Amino acid sequence: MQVHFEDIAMDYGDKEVLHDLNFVIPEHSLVSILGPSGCGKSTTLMLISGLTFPTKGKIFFNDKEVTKQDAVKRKVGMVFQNYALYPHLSVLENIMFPLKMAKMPKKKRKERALELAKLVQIEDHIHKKPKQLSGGQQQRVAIARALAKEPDILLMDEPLSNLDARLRIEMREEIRRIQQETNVTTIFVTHDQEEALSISDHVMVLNEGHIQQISEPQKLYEHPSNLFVAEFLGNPAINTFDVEDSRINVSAWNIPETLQQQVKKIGIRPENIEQTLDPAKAFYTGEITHVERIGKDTSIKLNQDGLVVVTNNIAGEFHTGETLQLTVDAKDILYFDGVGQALLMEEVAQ
Ligand SMILES: Nc1ncnc2c1ncn2[C@@H]1O[C@H](COP(=O)(O)OP(=O)(O)OP(=O)(O)O)[C@@H](O)[C@H]1O
Repeated sequence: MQVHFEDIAMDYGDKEVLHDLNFVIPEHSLVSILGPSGCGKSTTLMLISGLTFPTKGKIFFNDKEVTKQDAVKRKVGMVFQNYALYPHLSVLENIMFPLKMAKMPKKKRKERALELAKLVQIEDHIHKKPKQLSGGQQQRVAIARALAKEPDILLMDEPLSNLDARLRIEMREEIRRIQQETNVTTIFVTHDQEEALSISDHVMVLNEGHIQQISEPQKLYEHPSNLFVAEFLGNPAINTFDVEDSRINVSAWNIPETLQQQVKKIGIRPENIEQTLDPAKAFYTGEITHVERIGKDTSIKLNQDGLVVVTNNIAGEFHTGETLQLTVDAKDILYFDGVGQALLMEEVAQ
């Protein structure tokens, strides 16, 4: 089922928290809504579910307007961070519960629940109670229950937040697998960029109730449409520079002539910054203040009169106090105007 928002706004009291949202989530896709705390992710999901209604605008499922339609009529399944399983029911009974409410005959609902238990790989635990399961297993049950009534849309609100780091990775791969096997249109809310980038067909970045960008994960990372997206994605964070900063050798950047008037800020990801021995090629010279080694990755932080740069693309033994000259390939530079909008991404990308 395709989901389409047309000029949606949402107020809580006299505060507008979503502003003019326009987007289309294609049928059968997995789309993440990503953004910092309070940006409006859960509210967007609630509007899709029909548990709340917008102040303005229209919502369509395929061509059908559902703006005012009640949640129970929408054929939407939901999975939350806290699993929300019934503690006194077994795994199988939890999965069967929505089918019981829908008055499906007992034999049929058991068959369907067993099928789902298999899909989410919980079939060895169907007689256990939720508290006898790990967090990841409980979330599998919650997903199976949400899928029981064959929803047109599956909504997931931070479903992995309560799991430890390793289990989060395992479960996000599972969510992707289950989504691909069922083909159900899935909308996944997270504030974790790695999670969003790793499992989604498309990512929608929200900030303060405004859509910043909707695109494929790699495009979002490589061609952010503005400084917010550039800075929100990436770890370590992107380095940003003011083109008028006197601590920078701007001539080393070779800013294309067509952009020179408009460019106010430059963004360079840490992995694109290398060492150079040629002063003409160096846009920055700084003293190493910090060398961090995590497994195979080395991240180096430098400082020049308060201008800090981070790079993780320099091989060799380095120590604090040493001076390095840094360079970047022109193709890896991101250009932004005075209000932080990306400039001529397509041309620059070539
Ligand atoms: N029921 C409510 N009444 C009043 N304000 C609300 C209500 N629910 C959310 N808000 C406000 O609306 C804004 C968006 O909230 P929302 O929960 O959608 O954000 P979020 O991106 O999901 O945040 P988080 O990641 O912290 O869950 C926030 O400023 C929040 O304080």
